[in-house]
Amino acid sequence: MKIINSKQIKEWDQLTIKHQNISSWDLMERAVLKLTENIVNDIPSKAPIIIFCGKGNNGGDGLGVARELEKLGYKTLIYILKSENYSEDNLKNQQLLSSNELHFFNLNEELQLPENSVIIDAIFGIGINQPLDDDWNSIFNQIEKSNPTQIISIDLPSGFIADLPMQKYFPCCKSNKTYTFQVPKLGLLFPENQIYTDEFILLDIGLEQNVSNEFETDYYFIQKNDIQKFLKKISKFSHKGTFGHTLIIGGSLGKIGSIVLTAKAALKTGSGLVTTYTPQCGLNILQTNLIESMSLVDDSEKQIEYFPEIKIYQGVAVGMGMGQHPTTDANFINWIKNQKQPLVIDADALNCLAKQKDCFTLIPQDSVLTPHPKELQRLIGEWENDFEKLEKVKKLAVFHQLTFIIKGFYTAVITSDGKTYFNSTGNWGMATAGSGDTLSGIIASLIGQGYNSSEASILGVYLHGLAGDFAVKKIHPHSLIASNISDFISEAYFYLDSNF
Ligand SMILES: NC(=O)C1=CN([C@@H]2O[C@H](COP(=O)(O)OP(=O)(O)OC[C@H]3O[C@@H](n4cnc5c(N)ncnc54)[C@H](OP(=O)(O)O)[C@@H]3O)[C@@H](O)[C@H]2O)[C@H](O)CC1
Ligand SMILES: [K+]
Repeated sequence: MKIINSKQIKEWDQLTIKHQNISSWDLMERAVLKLTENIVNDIPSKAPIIIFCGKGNNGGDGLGVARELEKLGYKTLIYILKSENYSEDNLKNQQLLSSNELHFFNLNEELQLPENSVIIDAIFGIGINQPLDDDWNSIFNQIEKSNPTQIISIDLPSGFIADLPMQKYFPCCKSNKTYTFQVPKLGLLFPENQIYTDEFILLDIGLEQNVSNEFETDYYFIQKNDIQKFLKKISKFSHKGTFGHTLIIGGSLGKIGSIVLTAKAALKTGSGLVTTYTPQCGLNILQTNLIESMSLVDDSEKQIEYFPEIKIYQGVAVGMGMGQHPTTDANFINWIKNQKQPLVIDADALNCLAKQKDCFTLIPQDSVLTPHPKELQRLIGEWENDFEKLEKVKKLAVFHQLTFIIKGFYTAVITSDGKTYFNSTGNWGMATAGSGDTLSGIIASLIGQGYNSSEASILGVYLHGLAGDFAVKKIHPHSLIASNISDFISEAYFYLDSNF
């Protein structure tokens, strides 16, 4: 699914109206019905409901929801911004409510807000492209101080600018949940913006799919149907050679577990063969814990000192648990600069590269880098905000023909053609030791199975998150450990095979 900007969404609105031969009112009514259908499930039956409405169409949505909730027997208190220029559909919605239900407010007003209410925030949506005036803080503070049980935003938390970096001092209504229409808004996917809404839920309001080609973008939100489009069909004549031979290089004394996790993930993802390359201390652990894998060992007991020949392997991951012994570091650099085939580069291999000047020139083209935030910072330096971080990484990805995976709640895959794919699967339980090792194993396995680096990264990140989502149906997120993720990769594949 494409992620487009606010201006493009407005154009999409207009094209939908034209192509589907409907009015803007009809479109708003669709939005209102979808919102109401969802919001009723959020509201405890007796909770007071306060709906804050602005003067544009976001306010129109809020007024429409108020009308629908009243039809269902809910009592609502409606506050609407006093204005001279309401949008047409906003006014029409006002007229459908009896005038004594509407409380018009000014920004400097003290409002009478009941405590413990559910607040629906429909003041601003995608219609703002610059920060709200500071005067708005008074209204947002009053909302917060009224101790609401929850705040539900329509389309965006009011004051949130979807396509530009938010600054902490911009006035904004912070909400628990945002129902956003049709497509995620870019800013909602950035970790630094999590303070504005705990979660967003997509509502499909039937914007015309046939015109979506018109909108150019470098950003995508990856869901099941996107993945299904490029999943390889398996031939009945397949044999273990078809599914590739994956090599996992890493481990050091006390950190062999990371290689067990990576290798297990590669096997569970479908590699025909998996071989590990560790220091000698890894041999017994691997042969005992993962009998399906084969082990090669370095001459050294505690850390890798010589790096292997990799030509016979179709997928290679390097760096997990590798440590940063000076000999390992030096030999890794000598080794990597002579490699030609794509690698999945993780953990200490990234830390080692970060110590080199112009480190990206040492990495074979089409490699995949999987840094967590600290590793990324070591590689690319500081960034002002998540927009800048993405831009920096994008430039490096294109210039050096690499794929970067920026891990986070919505993990982003930045490919060598400058596109960014945000992942939609995963949960907080997956923020656990070894989760990243598992991801590297999945991606190396997929490269081994013949996916290119971008496909393997997008699919790998999605599968990893999906396996985690299946895992937390059986295991509490607190108790989820990395090896559980691999145990549920099979469920993730079953889900992708299915058509529901
Ligand atoms: N396709 C869809 O997604 C649909 C969306 N719908 C809803 O409509 C809103 C967008 O409505 P719009 O009227 O364009 O915009 P807003 O309601 O968000 O806000 C517009 C008003 O805000 C004023 N404004 C703009 N910038 C500022 C600012 N910095 N400070 C204060 N006020 C600002 C603006 O006033 P002007 O006088 O400046 O014009 C507008 O009055 C979308 O988010 C959805 O909720 C449809 O319901 C269905 C289809
Ligand atoms: K809103």
